[in-house]
Amino acid sequence: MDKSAKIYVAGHRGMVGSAIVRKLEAKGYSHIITRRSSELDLREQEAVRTFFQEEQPEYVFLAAAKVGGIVANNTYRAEFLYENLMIEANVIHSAYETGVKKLMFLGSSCIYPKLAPQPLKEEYLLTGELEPTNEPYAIAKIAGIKLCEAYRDQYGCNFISVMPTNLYGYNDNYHPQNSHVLPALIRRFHEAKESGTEAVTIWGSGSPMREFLFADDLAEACLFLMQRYSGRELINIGTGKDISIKELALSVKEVVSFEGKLIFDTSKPDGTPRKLMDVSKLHSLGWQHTTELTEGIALAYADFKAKHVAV
Ligand SMILES: NC(=O)C1=CN([C@@H]2O[C@H](COP(=O)(O)OP(=O)(O)OC[C@H]3O[C@@H](n4cnc5c(N)ncnc54)[C@H](OP(=O)(O)O)[C@@H]3O)[C@@H](O)[C@H]2O)C=CC1
Ligand SMILES: C[C@H]1O[C@H](OP(=O)(O)OP(=O)(O)OC[C@H]2O[C@@H](n3cnc4c(=O)[nH]c(N)nc43)[C@H](O)[C@@H]2O)[C@@H](O)[C@@H](O)C1=O
Repeated sequence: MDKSAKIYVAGHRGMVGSAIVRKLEAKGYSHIITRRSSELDLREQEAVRTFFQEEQPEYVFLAAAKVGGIVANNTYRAEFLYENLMIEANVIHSAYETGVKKLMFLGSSCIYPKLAPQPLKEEYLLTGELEPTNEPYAIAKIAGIKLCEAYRDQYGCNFISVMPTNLYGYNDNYHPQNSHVLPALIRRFHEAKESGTEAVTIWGSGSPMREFLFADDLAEACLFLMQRYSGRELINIGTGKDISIKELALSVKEVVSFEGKLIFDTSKPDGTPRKLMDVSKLHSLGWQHTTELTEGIALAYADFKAKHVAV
């Protein structure tokens, strides 16, 4: 990928897409093309085909998707399946038709079986039943992996798949119900501190284990792999370290300086008990994360305050 290559970042206004654009710009890539969903709805086959034929991108980062936390995944099950299948099928097929040199598809750690051995190795894909709360999303993401493999096998396309662990960072979604746990807790602890509320509610038992990667680190890994990896097999992207949701809540509480108590609402789902990525493949290629969790939470909280808190 040379510095003047034409690179399409799908989903450039999202947390991950915006981090990829920042990283590309910082490294001197000068020909990045983007479209908002209001300009190009990736669910629309003809619109996607026309866009690829007119623009002829050479490289594609596919970071556009219907995304959300455990409750959003479990509530909007049809949308998570339908929209993600349409986006992936349209973009990957058009990339094939227009001869894109290389495409990176972003999946998720939820593609692995709910009770797979830990840490999750890439070869555990399709070896057991999925976590029910996000099965539709996971099935769509597995279809994306299989599209990349199939277009590679049949047509020789250089389409690669990466599986990020749970992410957080700048431009995250802070919706009270639909977001992921880390932004949800930043917002809830902040609002409780501001309003003088005595306790903050954490969904579930607090015992599930999760791994968290700062989105700017993920973006760096994506560029690294785009430049150096062209294999058929998927690659996990994570830190290789996890913590319980209770421990995460205590870390967010400390960063936000909330003094009150925690309450666990066990009527809310826990989801998968643990999903720690095996990152040995990524490490052996020469990439490791740099932002540790406490530092990353502080950066995300500063971004949240700058963008979401009324002035
Ligand atoms: N967040 C996380 O914890 C994780 C995310 N991932 C993956 O990373 C990728 C990016 O996620 P993230 O940045 O968090 O998500 P965001 O919700 O922040 O961003 C998603 C982007 O997708 C775009 N998009 C959604 N639907 C359409 C559509 N129909 N047409 C065109 N664009 C569309 C949106 O564009 P617009 O703003 O213009 O509407 C939005 O900017 C996804 O593939 C996700 O599955 C993987 C693991 C964990
Ligand atoms: C990235 C990943 O994201 C989703 O899976 P998940 O890992 O379960 O993600 P989550 O961040 O929503 O929850 C993590 C844990 O945290 C607990 N939890 C506590 N309190 C809040 C809370 O306030 N909000 C949320 N969302 N969770 C909370 C929650 O009960 C759960 O035990 C997938 O659907 C799928 O889309 C996917 O790939």
